[in-house]
Amino acid sequence: MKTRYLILEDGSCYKGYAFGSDNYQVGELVFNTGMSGYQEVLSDLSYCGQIVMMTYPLIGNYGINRDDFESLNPAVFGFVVKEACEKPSNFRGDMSVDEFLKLKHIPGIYGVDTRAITRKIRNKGTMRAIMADEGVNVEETVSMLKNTDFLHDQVKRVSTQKPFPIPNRGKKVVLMDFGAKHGIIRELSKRNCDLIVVPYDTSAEEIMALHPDGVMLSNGPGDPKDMEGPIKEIQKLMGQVPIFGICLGHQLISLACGANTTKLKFGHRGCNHPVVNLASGKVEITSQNHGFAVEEESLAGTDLVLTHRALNDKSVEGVKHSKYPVFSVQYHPEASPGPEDANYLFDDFMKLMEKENM
Ligand SMILES: NC(=O)CC[C@H](N)C(=O)O
Repeated sequence: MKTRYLILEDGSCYKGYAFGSDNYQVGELVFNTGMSGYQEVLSDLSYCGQIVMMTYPLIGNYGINRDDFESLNPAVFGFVVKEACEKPSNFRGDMSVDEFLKLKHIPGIYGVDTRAITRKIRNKGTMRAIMADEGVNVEETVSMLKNTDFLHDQVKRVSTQKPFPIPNRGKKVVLMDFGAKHGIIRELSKRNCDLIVVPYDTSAEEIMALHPDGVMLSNGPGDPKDMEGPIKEIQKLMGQVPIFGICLGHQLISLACGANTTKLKFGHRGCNHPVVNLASGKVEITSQNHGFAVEEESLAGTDLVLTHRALNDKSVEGVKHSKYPVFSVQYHPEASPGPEDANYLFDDFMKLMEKENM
């Protein structure tokens, strides 16, 4: 067992053990409360630039399999767990989390008190952090962390470089890829959508030249305000074609309509976040992963109407446009991982495309 440290910008240093690679990078330390679904979390590209800490104490017991990836090349900067299972047991399991992290050059640390660190983040907010080997100069590392900015412009690292089709016989949907989860593609393909996945910086003209029935704006990493170019293109698309946005896509629609986004103290990351649908009054248990949110007060004076609200902190979870066929949610109707209560939103998108293209 090799000792490894996790150092936070507030000066705290936690001693644990090494697993995964030793490709240490400064990242924003965030926590995820999912009790399972670590493979989907590790491969969710929205975590680019972040070190993810799981609050559930045992991680890795069912290994890593070939079916549950949300991307082919994970972009997470590190993985922190209490106990890492060395010998997974599952009929689908191909390798252990340790082997997977090594393969993908992601550093991991286990044996630290993840619940104590989570309480610290809940009190003080998310922080920059880095892992290090024995003998590290903690003081120097802490001042380096304090002088390092949070990462920006992660989307260009994770978006596809070139457009590519995922053919089918149904509605033609252009998916703007800001770091799209495979779950979004799965849900649209399941509904026979003829998909064209395009890079994040594709222009509205290029998108309309593909004659889409609808445009899907994906999830993605980082601060939505980094995305000035795509926001302008979304403004041009609105009114021309039905649009559905998820997570970063929702934040971009909101910014495009003149609303504002702010950084949350410690974000929402997990599989059991209750959200109320304000039209039906029903509560959905949702999968979430976001560190920014749309400011409710900033919706006043825009064409956006609040449709969903988080029950834990009352933050904005969904909006729709009052004039155009445009709607979006902050959470993940594609689940993966998590409950599928909100899966109906993909059916709503299909109905919207049906109605608009009659
Ligand atoms: N999953 C996402 O799309 C995350 C959106 C954005 N990067 C945030 O953290 O709020």
